[in-house]
Parts: sequence; C-alpha cells; structure tokens
Amino acid sequence: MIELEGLSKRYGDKLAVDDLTFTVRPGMVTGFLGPNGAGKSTTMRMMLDLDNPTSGSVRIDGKHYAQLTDPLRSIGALLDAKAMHGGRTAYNHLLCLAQSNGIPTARVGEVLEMVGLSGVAKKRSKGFSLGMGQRLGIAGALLGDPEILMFDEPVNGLDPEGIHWIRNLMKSLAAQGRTVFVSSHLMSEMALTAEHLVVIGQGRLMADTSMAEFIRENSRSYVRISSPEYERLLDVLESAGITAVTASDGHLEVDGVAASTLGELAAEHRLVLHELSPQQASLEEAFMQLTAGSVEYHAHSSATGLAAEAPIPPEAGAGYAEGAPPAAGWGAGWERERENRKNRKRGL
Ligand SMILES: Nc1ncnc2c1ncn2[C@@H]1O[C@H](COP(=O)(O)OP(=O)(O)OP(=O)(O)O)[C@@H](O)[C@H]1O
Repeated sequence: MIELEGLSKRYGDKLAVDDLTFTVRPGMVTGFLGPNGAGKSTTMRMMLDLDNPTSGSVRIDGKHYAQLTDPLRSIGALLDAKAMHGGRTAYNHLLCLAQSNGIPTARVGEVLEMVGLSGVAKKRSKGFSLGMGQRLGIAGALLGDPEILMFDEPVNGLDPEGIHWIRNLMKSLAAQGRTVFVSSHLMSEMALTAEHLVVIGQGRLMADTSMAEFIRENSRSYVRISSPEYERLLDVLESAGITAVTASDGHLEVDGVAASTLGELAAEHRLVLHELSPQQASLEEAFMQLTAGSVEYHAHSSATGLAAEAPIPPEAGAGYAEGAPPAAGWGAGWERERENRKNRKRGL
C-alpha cells in the first residue's frame, strides 16, 4: 500500500504537486492519469524519495522510503528507462542493483528471462532500442520480488507483443495481491489494464475512483437510433416527449431513455428501425472531459476549424475531488441542439 498525505512540491513559483492525499491499494492495478505537466512524474519521484516534498508525506507499507532496509524488496519502479549506465551489460546492471539490495545473484537470470532479454544479457544497454530499455527497466523493478510496483509510461516504445505482455504482467502482479501503480498516456491501454484510477490536473487531485465509475461520471451515454422513415420517427419520439438530436451522419441520438423503451415505442408505431444501439463514451473521452479545464499544453486547432466547447462546471460525483478544475461541457452541444429544436417548434 502507498499512502500520500498532503503531498506538495514547489519548484520556484511553480506548484507542481498540490496537496495530494490518496492511497494506492493492493490487489489491483491503479492507473495514474493527468495531462502533460500535471505532476505525475514529480509525484512518483517523491514516492521513491528521489525528490523531497515541500510538504506532506508518502508511506510505503506504513514506512517512509528512507526507513526501508532493502528498498527494492519493498517497492520496484520503472521511472526513466534511460536512467542507467549505458556502458554496463544488462546482466551487470541488474547484478549491481541486486548486490546493493541483498538480492541473490540467481534472481538476475530469472528476471532477464521474465522480460525476454536473456539473449542480450551480455550486451551493453547503450545499444538497446527504446523497447529493450523498457524491458530492462521492468526487470529492475521486478528484481526484488516486491509487493509494490510502480511504472511510469511502461508501454513507451514497446511493440504490440510487448504491450500485451506488460498488460498481462501488471494484471497478474495485481492478482497476486501486489500493489501496482501505473501512469500512461495511452488511454485505450489504461482502460484494458487498470481497475482503479487516480487523476490529477495542475498538481491537484481530480478523481480517485473505479474505472467504471470514472467513465460513467464523465461521459454522456445515449442511444443511437435510425429508421428509413426519419421524419415519422422524429414525430413519434416528439409526441412521446422524447428529444432526439440528429447526428452528423444522419442518425438520431436520444439521451436519458433506455434502448428497450425506444424499441417498444417504435414497434407500437410499426416503425422499421435500422439501428438501436446504446452508446457509452471511452476512457479517453471521459478523461478529456474531466481534465479539459486543467490542460496546460495544447495545440491550437483553428487551422482545422475545430472549436472547443465552452467550459461548464462538472457534476461532482462519488470519488471526485472537491474544487477540481472545471471541465468542458460534454453535453453542451447537445443542450444547445435541444434548445434549438424547442425554439423551432415554438416558431422562434
Ligand atoms: N526539476 C524541475 N524543476 C522545475 N520544474 C519542474 C521540475 N520537474 C518538473 N517541473 C515542473 O513541474 C510540473 C509537473 O511536471 P511533471 O514532469 O511531474 O508532470 P507529468 O504529469 O509527469 O507530465 P508528462 O505527462 O508531460 O510527463 C511541470 O510544470 C514541470 O515543468
């Protein structure tokens, strides 16, 4: 278990980490998300005592990092795969780590085998590809067979087979009851790997909740419905008091009504339907929705004619941090369209 309490880090006038309090629990993969510059790496460095907090504390299974006798036996981490002595062979790099943490030499061969680097064990790591470097970093994290593992962008540079491997590795480590804390910008990957999420923006805690809850709270779910009798479908829906919005591809989108209710309504009016499908947003959409107000570095999209939605306050739900920065309105366009339709109906 990793416990953060009031953790803050200031660099000059920049508050990189702002009063973070959360617990990373064993038995599951916890994803650590945040836009660029949100403070993820700084937080992870403080967890490993590589940076001193300005205030607050981190406890690793109840102890400060400095109190751990052989740290690699308690917490293994992959932070920066390039942060190793390139002149050393993969084997010697791991051997040095093992010897400084009282880990038996035999474990070096074991972890090299686990990460698929046995064949290059005697090669200097400076000749390694990005993916090989990541694998060596992961071998270092696994070396002490620790109960807690932390990975910063572990799939960076890995090929599809490598990504699949690390995903299964993290899940199996968590299934063994270990604490697994992982940051990644690859949302699709995170959605497949993490069960719980901690999200930060501008150094502040924005969410500490389950993956399912996070997506549910930060996305719009609706039903796509289409019929060859478009106008009649619209009339049927309107007469039932249901607002539908026409999507750019000509389908109708209905918010807040179950697909089964819509199907029964269509059947009652002998309407042929070509599509009736409930839609749920992805983790990526939910993440962008929550963090839209806290993104520091973003490209301008004026060249493409795309415009961002105006921010509206998020609806706070369970697990959401008080005072989290405002998110852009996921349903703002939808609400506008609903108003327009009402106005058209009133002849405005
Ligand atoms: N050593 C440092 N000195 C000064 N400022 C720093 C230092 N390290 C980080 N920062 C600043 O602190 C903020 C948080 O940086 P950090 O690298 O922790 O973010 P991150 O969430 O890991 O970002 P990314 O996703 O881009 O890796 C940034 O504004 C960064 O510029």
